[in-house]
Amino acid sequence: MIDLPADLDAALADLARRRPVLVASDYDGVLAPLVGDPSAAVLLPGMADVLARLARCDGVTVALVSGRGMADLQTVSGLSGDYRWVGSHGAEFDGPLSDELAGRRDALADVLAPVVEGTPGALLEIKPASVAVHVRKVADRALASALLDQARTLVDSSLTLKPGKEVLEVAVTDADKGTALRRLIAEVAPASTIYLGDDVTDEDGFRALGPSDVTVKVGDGETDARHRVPDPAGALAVLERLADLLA
Ligand SMILES: O=P(O)(O)OC[C@H]1O[C@H](O[C@H]2O[C@H](CO)[C@@H](O)[C@H](O)[C@H]2O)[C@H](O)[C@@H](O)[C@@H]1O
Repeated sequence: MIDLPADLDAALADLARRRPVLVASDYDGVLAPLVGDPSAAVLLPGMADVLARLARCDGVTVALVSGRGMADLQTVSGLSGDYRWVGSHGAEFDGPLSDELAGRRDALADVLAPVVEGTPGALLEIKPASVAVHVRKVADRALASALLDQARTLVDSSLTLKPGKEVLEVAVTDADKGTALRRLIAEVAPASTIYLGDDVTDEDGFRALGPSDVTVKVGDGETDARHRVPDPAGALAVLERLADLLA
């Protein structure tokens, strides 16, 4: 059992006293450890159980807020049940995106595919509202960096660039996790909210929350979150503590 910092433990206890509670979390790097193959990023053992426990608590809504497409998120996580699903950094809130956006995304993929194919180990991920250039498995780090630079110069400046961990995503919408969380909060009307995230795109989510909410950065890096745990095992400890407090 991981001991949480005292200030984080106190913040969780305070949060649990104020229902309704919105428990929102990013997926990759928080609920699922980062791996080389995006389609192999499965939940940390224990995560499915704790998310189900939280979702069963009175006055608790659990939301999964991911950069992944919603259908991909549901498949890779293996989760089903009473969760709110937000995919594509918030662009997929109520269901699939329009065909017009898919056409723009396909045109973008056509531009990026040749340079990605020319870089050994690189991967082009086609998502509902974006295309992601992955370089985690590019052994030559100079080549990885050059590919990301080249991708930036190739794409239309009206598109939204979302740099992340060993990835550059180019999106055909300007959705972000901050807007997505504000929309969730407007719908769920929680008295308190917690958000856990690990990457640059989660900073919009942290900044969207108020001073009495709880924000938890998972891993290293600059952050506007008020609390930090080192890894997904730390995120699991946070969620388990919260589930105990809310049960
Ligand atoms: O918002 P998230 O749920 O954290 O999704 C962000 C991106 O996650 C995935 O990429 C990241 O995880 C991969 C699997 O561990 C890893 O190989 C990659 O380097 C990471 O950047 C996913 O593939 C992207 O579509 C998401 O946008």
